[in-house]
Amino acid sequence: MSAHIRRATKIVATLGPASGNLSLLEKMIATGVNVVRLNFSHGQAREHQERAAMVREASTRAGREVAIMADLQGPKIRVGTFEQGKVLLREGQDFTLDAARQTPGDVTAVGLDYKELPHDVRRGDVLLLNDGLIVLRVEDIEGDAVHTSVVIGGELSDHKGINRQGGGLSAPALTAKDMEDIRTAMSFQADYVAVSFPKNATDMEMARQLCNVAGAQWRHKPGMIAKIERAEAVPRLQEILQASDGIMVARGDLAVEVGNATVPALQKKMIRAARGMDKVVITATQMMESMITNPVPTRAEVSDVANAVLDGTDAVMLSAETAAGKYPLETVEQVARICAAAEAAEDLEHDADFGVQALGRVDQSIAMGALFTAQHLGAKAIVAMTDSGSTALWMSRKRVHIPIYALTPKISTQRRMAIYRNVRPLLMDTSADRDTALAQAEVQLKERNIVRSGDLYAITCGEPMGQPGGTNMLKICKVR
Ligand SMILES: Nc1ncnc2c1ncn2[C@@H]1O[C@H](COP(=O)(O)OP(=O)(O)OP(=O)(O)O)[C@@H](O)[C@H]1O
Ligand SMILES: CC(=O)C(=O)O
Ligand SMILES: [K+]
Ligand SMILES: [Mg+2]
Repeated sequence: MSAHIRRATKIVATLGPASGNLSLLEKMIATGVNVVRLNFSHGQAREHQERAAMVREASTRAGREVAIMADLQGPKIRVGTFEQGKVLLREGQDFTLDAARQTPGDVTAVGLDYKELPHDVRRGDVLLLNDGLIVLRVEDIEGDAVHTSVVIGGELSDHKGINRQGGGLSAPALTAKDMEDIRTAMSFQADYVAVSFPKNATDMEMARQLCNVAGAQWRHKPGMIAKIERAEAVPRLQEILQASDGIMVARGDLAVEVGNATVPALQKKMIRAARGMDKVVITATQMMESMITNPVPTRAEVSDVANAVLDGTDAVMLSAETAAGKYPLETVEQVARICAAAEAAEDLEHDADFGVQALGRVDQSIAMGALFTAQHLGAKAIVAMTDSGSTALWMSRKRVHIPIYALTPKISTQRRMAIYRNVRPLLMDTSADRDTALAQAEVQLKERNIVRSGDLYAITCGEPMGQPGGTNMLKICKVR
């Protein structure tokens, strides 16, 4: 089973109707899912709460903690409904997007859920609907009505999304629904909140503040993930990264806004930028798309997952493959295998620069020192005793073949670290005494067959023990 394949890259799986039962969820976790995504674009608050409870239960049964990521719907601009649920648009015909329309649409016109659209677009703009499958050109704007001609036709159904080629639609980043969904996500202490369509650092700061306020009664502060999926976010990547704990390369909407040919290079750039700023990065959308209906992936999909791994992503994400597909478990199994094979073939010489980097902080120097020493001595494991998880995060920003074990007394930290590449989070008892803690750590490593008698490992901790912050000690141990 792939559960026993050594794998550093993490797997995010979206839950939905196809992954709704406890026993399947338990198997998915045992097979390799590290993070579960609840997509607030679909379903009711109650369903998400029930799913979250089921995830906690399944991970206990599987004996492995997973993180829960709540993905907000965000301000995706959508058409309203149609009389018949859908219409067929033909190339060359006229079609009107009418913000004032209250009645269901037909083949000539449809309402909008975002009333400002007529002010945001100009004649000549290209609008992409249903993830780019339908293309409209703006011919004229008249009051609340945007008159277009159909460039590429097709079936358009209720609530499909609208993007503008080149980006620039100005809907605010957090909707009233998002604010409500944040409260729901905090009620089950989601470990990560993914913000859809942020355009700058302010959007992320606002989302973080709302999460922290909503989570205050549980003293819970989730990690904030910025989904990079609009054109305006690309030139502001640095400031968005600064304000976030990580980013998602959200290739679905991003491709529609910037053009699909631009996305592969952007993916590489975004992964490099995130790692360089000590942030996490998820690569998402259509990674195993054909497995929604087929039991095996295409060659191109295998390459896509492997290439994301080689680019250095922390995690690869599955959407409809696990939420609504026929083969959720098989998909996870395939992804786990592809990741492991790509990692095993990876040449990491180029990333062994951690000995020469300028570091001003003691804790960061200790983290790099552990990597450097472990690499040179051929250690079996790098072990970080960590309260907040920062030491493990810093270590995991460098690519080494030695696994990092992060021991923490906090379950929230354990879950949060589930997404860090090459980090295996473990729970340990708190101990105020350093030598006791070190001895306990070694017992745990031996019990889990991570190290055996004679093996070397590097371990870091902070003194005084039992207090957050201040990793200042590195010890090289030989297992007795
Ligand atoms: N909780 C759910 N309930 C019902 N269907 C779901 C659920 N989650 C996902 N799905 C189905 O799986 C498909 C793909 O999942 P995914 O999370 O990528 O949705 P999406 O609509 O593309 O997301 P977004 O709105 O964020 O762009 C969805 O279009 C939907 O049909
Ligand atoms: C995941 C997502 O939202 C996207 O790819 O657009
Ligand atoms: K979403
Ligand atoms: Mg999206």
